[in-house]
Amino acid sequence: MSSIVVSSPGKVLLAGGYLVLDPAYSGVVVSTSSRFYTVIQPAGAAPAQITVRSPQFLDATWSYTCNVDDRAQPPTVVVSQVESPASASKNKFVHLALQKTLSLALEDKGAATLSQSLAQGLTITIAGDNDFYSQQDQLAKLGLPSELASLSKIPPFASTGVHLPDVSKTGLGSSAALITSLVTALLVHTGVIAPAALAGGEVTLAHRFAHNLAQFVHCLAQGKVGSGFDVAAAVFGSQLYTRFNPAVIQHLMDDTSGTQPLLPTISPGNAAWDYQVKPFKLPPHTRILLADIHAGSNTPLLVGQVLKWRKENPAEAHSLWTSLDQVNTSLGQTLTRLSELHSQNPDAYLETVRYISSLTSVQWLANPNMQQHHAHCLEAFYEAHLLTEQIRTKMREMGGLSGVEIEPAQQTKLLDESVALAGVIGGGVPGAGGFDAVWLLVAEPPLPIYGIPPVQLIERLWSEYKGVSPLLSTESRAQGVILEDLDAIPGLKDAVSASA
Ligand SMILES: Nc1ncnc2c1ncn2[C@@H]1O[C@H](COP(=O)(O)OP(=O)(O)OP(=O)(O)O)[C@@H](O)[C@H]1O
Ligand SMILES: C[C@@](O)(CCOP(=O)(O)O)CC(=O)O
Repeated sequence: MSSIVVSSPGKVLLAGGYLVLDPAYSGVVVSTSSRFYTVIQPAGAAPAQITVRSPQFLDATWSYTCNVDDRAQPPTVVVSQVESPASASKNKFVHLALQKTLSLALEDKGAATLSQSLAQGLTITIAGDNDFYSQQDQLAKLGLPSELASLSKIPPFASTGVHLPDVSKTGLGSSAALITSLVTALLVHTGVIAPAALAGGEVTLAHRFAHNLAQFVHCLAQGKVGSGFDVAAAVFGSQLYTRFNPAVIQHLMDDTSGTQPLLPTISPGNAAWDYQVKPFKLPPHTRILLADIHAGSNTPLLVGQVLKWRKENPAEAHSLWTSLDQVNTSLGQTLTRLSELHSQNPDAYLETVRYISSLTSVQWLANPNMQQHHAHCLEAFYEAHLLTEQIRTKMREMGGLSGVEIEPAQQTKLLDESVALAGVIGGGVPGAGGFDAVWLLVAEPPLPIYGIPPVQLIERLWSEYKGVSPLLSTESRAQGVILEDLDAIPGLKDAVSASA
């Protein structure tokens, strides 16, 4: 049997941080070209033995046995870690993904089919694109400047040289992308979902199945039910996301013995999953550019403080949440309108992107001789700029009121200077904000353009900041979770054999 390879993208929450925790509000979510890959191969070893390896980390091999008991009523499967060596590290996220996915497969397919799919044992390799982890130490060691070209010189799936808990993450949602690719690959391997359902580029029931399971496993591993936008991005790609009601999985979260059936809850036919995923993508000839700040924030701490303030100041919070939601929603609409303007008149749209790429946003509307079809595009780009600035102002207000550094002063300076460069449409702090990252939306027309490409201007500016480095990620073209071909992903085969 050949390998099963499934990948899932990371995420950036452009707008909707904190609000998206409440089903009354939605978030603008971009999925990234940086992905997590899960490769499942028959181990040719003892039945029901599963070895999971994460070759980018030290001591990151976890061995499990799966005990399928078909005489129990109902039949059960118990995944236990093999404690050898005694010092073996644990990985709660991986262990729960195996346990819950195999339990679901048992309910759906029966004990005989599950045992058959585990008959040769499995070797599972997990690999994340380099962007998920800060590469700044690696660049320093190689004596390379913090630029996109330098990052391209680091081999794919580079070793981090550290243990998993010690890695410096970039906030792209490693655990959500990992869980989504792992549970989906296992659902394919056990026959719960058909591989073809993930290969056609269309959203299918299989996606909803994978989403519901990944969402539940991720919540269980994190010990809490967040908004779930990260898992939704990993499954469906870029979107306007409205959260699900946590009540749908509460009984499973409370089931410490793990005896409750999963299928009735996880099934894609369960209407209690009320999340909404509306189509969204960034406008053509623009790109997202992310900065790794190499410091990091404790998101649960920030969330706890903001929600505490909201609870204690309901009237003030309601008015801030309402006005912030208006600008967040407008940003999603304006970016969507730009894509529509491109469809209506691709030439005029492209000329406009070329034009704005050489000017700063304050200059965009200064030309009195602008033709009308250009003016429509220009106004929409300028509106996107204004909206991102309004969102920043309101997020700083939220931070000031709740005593949380949502857009810390350092990021304000960095963003103000970045947004003032030619060709930069807007920017902000993604998600919960803090010291994780910043994002920019940048004009990126095909060459030739007048002047220096905006991305290069930004790289020059960022190189003056210590600890600030661009990430390679752009928006994922392939949307969400997909079936891959092992040979088509540069470096993945080597990562798999390096771990064998
Ligand atoms: N490459 C990997 N291999 C195996 N497990 C991983 C890997 N990357 C992450 N994990 C799992 O995910 C956990 C980290 O989850 P956590 O929720 O802290 O990160 P996160 O919030 O998703 O990070 P970020 O958004 O910054 O990428 C790790 O403890 C580990 O269990
Ligand atoms: C604050 C919050 O709304 C967003 C957190 O986003 P991020 O992990 O900082 O990208 C929390 C959540 O949605 O679960």
